[in-house]
Amino acid sequence: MSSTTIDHRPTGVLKFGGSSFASAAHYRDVAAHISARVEAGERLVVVVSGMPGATEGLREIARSIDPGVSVEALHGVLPLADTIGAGLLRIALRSKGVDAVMLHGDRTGLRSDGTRHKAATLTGFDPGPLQEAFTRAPVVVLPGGQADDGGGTPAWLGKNSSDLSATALAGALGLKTCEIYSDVNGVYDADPRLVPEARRIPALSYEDVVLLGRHGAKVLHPEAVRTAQRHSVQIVCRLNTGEFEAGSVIDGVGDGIGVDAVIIDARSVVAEFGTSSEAELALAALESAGVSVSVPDWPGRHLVVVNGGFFDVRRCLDENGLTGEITEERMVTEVRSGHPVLHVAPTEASALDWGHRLHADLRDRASVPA
Ligand SMILES: Nc1ncnc2c1ncn2[C@@H]1O[C@H](COP(=O)(O)OP(=O)(O)O)[C@@H](O)[C@H]1O
Ligand SMILES: N[C@@H](CC(=O)OP(=O)(O)O)C(=O)O
Repeated sequence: MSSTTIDHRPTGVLKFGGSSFASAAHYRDVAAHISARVEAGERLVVVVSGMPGATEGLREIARSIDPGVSVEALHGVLPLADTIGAGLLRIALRSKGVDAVMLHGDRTGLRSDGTRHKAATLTGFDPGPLQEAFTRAPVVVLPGGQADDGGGTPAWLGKNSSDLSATALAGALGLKTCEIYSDVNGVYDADPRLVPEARRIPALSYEDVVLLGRHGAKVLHPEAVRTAQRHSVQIVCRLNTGEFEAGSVIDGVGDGIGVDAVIIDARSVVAEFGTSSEAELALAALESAGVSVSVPDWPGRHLVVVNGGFFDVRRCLDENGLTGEITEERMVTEVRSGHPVLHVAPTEASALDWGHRLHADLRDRASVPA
């Protein structure tokens, strides 16, 4: 995608994750923050996710109607959560007296290849819709995670892809930063919901954050980070409430240094195969489905792990004629100076214990002077 200058040039791209919209009060707080920025003279693109659990709620309903529902059919349903979210934020903005235009998923200017058997891939950007919208209002709200499929219908960019919409738009608009708002003000050295002792990492490289995401840290969408990297867009993580304080910053500055962190991937799916050749076939099938996969080294076992969850591994294996067994195991990844060390814990509970121990070790190492 090339950078594009448009009239009434936007001054910022702000993405609010689903955790920003847990209640009506949250919508009002976010609208107040945007209102203050507009009063200060800014013109903002606001990328919106659905309310917490909304996307997964839709998936559950679809599955209760048809347990074998196809990914293609889900493309028509899951993005609606974010579309509703954008509409609700626009209502909150209007109630604060802020003029805002809403663009639907096929009118954001983001173009995709229209793939529907897995997440669609972004292919380009048309500045027209945003350009026109900014002639009418200083704020444009749009749903994350979707792009025109080439035929005037939104295609889904996959789970957690609102981040991707935001960094892609910031890059295409030639902005230097992209603000990502969530219930944590940054990237921590472990999930702070699971490890209360986790510490925020003030500055990270794109490589660090891609690595964390690929091993199951649900913090930023890896392709969103790659897209920011391609456009040299700095990602600024901000809290989605209170003073909306800024936290971690992600850019190319720290490349090559490498973080220390622990990832407890409670949603990981560990599949075991009878032979190494079957495991290799599974790896290829899962990779072509577009999910993050890792291969732990365990002598005598043939394991393939899908990180991050939200993917029907059994179905993918069945469709490819593979008979692997899905185990109860979970993945814990220790990242040391940017290098992942993979551990497979017997259960989710033991993964949590193991993750806490690894994080305590990490803290001990950090407190010992070099
Ligand atoms: N290393 C990490 N640093 C920060 N947050 C993390 C990390 N790993 C996992 N998370 C989780 O990511 C959550 C934010 O992502 P998410 O729930 O998708 O929020 P949003 O809906 O705002 O996008 C945090 O609440 C936290 O539990
Ligand atoms: N509908 C998307 C939106 C998204 O990216 O969510 P969040 O920004 O809350 O992670 C999803 O749940 O996949």
